[in-house]
Amino acid sequence: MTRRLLIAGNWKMHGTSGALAFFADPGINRTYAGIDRLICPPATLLRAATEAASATGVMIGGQDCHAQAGGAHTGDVSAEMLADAGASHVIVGHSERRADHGERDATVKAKAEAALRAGLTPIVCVGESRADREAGREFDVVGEQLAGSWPDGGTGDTVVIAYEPVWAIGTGLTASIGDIDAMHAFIREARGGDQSLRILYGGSVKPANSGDILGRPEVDGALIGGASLTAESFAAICLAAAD
Ligand SMILES: O=C[C@H](O)COP(=O)(O)O
Repeated sequence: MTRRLLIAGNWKMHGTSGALAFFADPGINRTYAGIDRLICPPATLLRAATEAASATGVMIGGQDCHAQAGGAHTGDVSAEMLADAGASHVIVGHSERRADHGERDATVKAKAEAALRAGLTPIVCVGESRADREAGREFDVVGEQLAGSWPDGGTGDTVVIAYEPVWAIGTGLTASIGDIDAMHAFIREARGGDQSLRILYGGSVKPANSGDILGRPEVDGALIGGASLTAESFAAICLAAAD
């Protein structure tokens, strides 16, 4: 099996229509050997981003979805709606949603199952807090999140895991290479050693550190926040990771 890395950008709550200039940049309009690319813009930009990205090879994803296909859920977006707008993936269980919206593992699991039903690939986020790590509970916490959030019927070919230590998100701090190796190996083992499962690392990935992180055999890509907002830094990360 040839391993292809997934370099995914999560724009979070950043970007209005001017942000679509990202897809006209020369660094985005080229291929990178061994790399699949994904951008998850705000929901307001999804369809326009799908169109703007159509000639670039960059896939488009959502940042969250509701567990149900439709209904009286003001402000929410279903996985079917994301798929209809051109999305191929959706992030579920990001720590910012777990923190800001009180999402628990059962909800994340239901969202991931909704994504699968809609034909989307869920990117299921797991990761420990600083307090968890300082208490030596990181494997317990991530193991519990993984078991509780994994969708029924999901396989290594249809689900992506993103390991994002909460204390590394947007802080400029990254987990050490040894800690990343250990947690990714732990996650893979928990999934029965499935080599088809992509396990992304997220948390202050930048052009300067991406070569080291993405060169690790257990790291199958990255989920990138701040450094995905400009075409230059996103392209630099893709270049650092390319074969
Ligand atoms: O979804 C992306 C992660 O939260 C990482 O964000 P960051 O690269 O800004 O630390």
